[in-house]
Amino acid sequence: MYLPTSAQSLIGLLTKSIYPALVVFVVALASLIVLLFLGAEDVDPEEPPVVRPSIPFFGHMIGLLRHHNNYFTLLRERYAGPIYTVKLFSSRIYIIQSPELAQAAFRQSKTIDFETIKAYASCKAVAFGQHATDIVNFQPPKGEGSYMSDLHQEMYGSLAQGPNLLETNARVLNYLARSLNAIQTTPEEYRLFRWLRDEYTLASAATLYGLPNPLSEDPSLIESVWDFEKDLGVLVLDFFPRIMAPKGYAARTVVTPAFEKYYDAGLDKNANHLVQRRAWAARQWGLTTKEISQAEITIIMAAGTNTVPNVFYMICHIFSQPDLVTALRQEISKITSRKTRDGIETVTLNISMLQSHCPLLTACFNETLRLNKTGASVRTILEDVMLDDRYLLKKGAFVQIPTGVLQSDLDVWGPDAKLFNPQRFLTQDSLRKDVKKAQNQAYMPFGGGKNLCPGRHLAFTEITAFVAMLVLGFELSLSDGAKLQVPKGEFQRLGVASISPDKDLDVSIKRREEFEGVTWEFDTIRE
Ligand code: HEM
Repeated sequence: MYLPTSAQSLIGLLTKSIYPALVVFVVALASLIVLLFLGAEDVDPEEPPVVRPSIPFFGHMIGLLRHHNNYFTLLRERYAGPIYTVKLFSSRIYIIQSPELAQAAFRQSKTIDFETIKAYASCKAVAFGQHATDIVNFQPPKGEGSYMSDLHQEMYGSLAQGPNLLETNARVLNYLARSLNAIQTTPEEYRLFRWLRDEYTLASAATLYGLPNPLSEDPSLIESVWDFEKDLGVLVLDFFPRIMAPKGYAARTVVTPAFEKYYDAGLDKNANHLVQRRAWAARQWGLTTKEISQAEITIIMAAGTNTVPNVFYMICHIFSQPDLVTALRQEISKITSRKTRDGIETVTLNISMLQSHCPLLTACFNETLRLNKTGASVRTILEDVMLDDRYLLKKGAFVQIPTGVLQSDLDVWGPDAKLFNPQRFLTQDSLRKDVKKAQNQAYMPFGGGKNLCPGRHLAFTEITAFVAMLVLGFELSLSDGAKLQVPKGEFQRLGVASISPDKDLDVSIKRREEFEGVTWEFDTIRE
């Protein structure tokens, strides 16, 4: 471009005089950006060390958006220390990689808190309006109750070991036994994950809400519950949910009115203790029927979307190893009895003996959950706190305990950490004391501390009892006759708990000949 000489000299003059100032300005701006985005300047020396992203400024954000939960596994490869800090713009997240520190964080639940996130996420997930949001977020004066504390108490009480849980176990297992009794000696084809998903979701709905319930009346709502779980993370962000999470959004809009109809018809009189007490707590604090109905999708989701992937993988791992099937059949046959009653031959599986008499089956359950690695426990820091008297965690920061990282850590589980080896849970007593302790602390499929999953006993029973019956009484193989290979897990999005397979399996299931014509049942309620 041509410029007159006077203009050129003016630019030259300005450049010369401006240049030093410009350099200072650029450096200052760059530093400001570094400080703003990395915020390294405000990291106290007592806080966990900062792990910087490989791409400056935005690297962690890009990593999280790209890899979701797997990003923590990638960071573990770069930094092996017990805990580190990730700076995301002005926020900080402490990532815990040491089993000991993870348990310490669970113990310090008063300051390393789940309730704040839970309340926020619950309101956003189900699109509560202001009225319900105020009730959920109500912070009582010290010593007084709140909706959330009553809800916590009722849910944990209903699912704790005792008569209410026995009743719930009995209900769910009766429904699941029906699914297995429907299978005949001639082979039938199933899409395994889809079959388990439908049977378990319907069984959970019938157990929780009685019959009829919205899902038994309209089984298309099964798909809605699973769509909701897949979109949960985006729904919680509440950023144009109709566009960003169309399936999850649509799921809410069909499931809520179905539950409103259920409550309006008084059908909740058939519900189990858990659902009745949840509704009781909600009404005590002024939630309306519509608001109670809005929240029900989260309970059906919690009951099914963790259980189904784990039962699927447990079945795949077992049936891909014929020797394991043989060993399990020997073990399980010891807790079954065969009788003829009123001309009907019945095989009964005694569920109260599952844990005590079936160590190999229990080990398969534990190993499945170890490998399936639920997402991560997330907490917020309410006050500056020293974690385990060692690391300063600052108020307002987040803590992530990435279950997958801890449950597959080679240092904790040994060189075969990525393989399915149920024996590891049977031989733990022969390990060095510190190794055994580290494994116990690193194993956290149900989270921990005050928020340890209340459904864990129910999950154990409904998964192991069903698998026990399937293994003992049935043959399962791939429809095309190929050897059963355990499918890879799908990409694990942030917010999704247990991992589903990346593709379904077409299997053929038939009764073993010696069980032709028998009726299967579980020996359930026992006090
Ligand atoms: C294999 C099956 C299951 C797995 C792996 C699992 C895992 C988990 C995990 C990791 C948490 C979060 C704990 C934390 O952040 O520390 C949780 C919470 C929860 N789970 Fe489960 N869960 C399973 C089955 C169930 C079942 C059958 C129910 C029954 C309704 C259930 C109900 C809940 C509820 C209500 C919470 C929230 C607890 C709270 O309010 O703090 N879960 N679960």
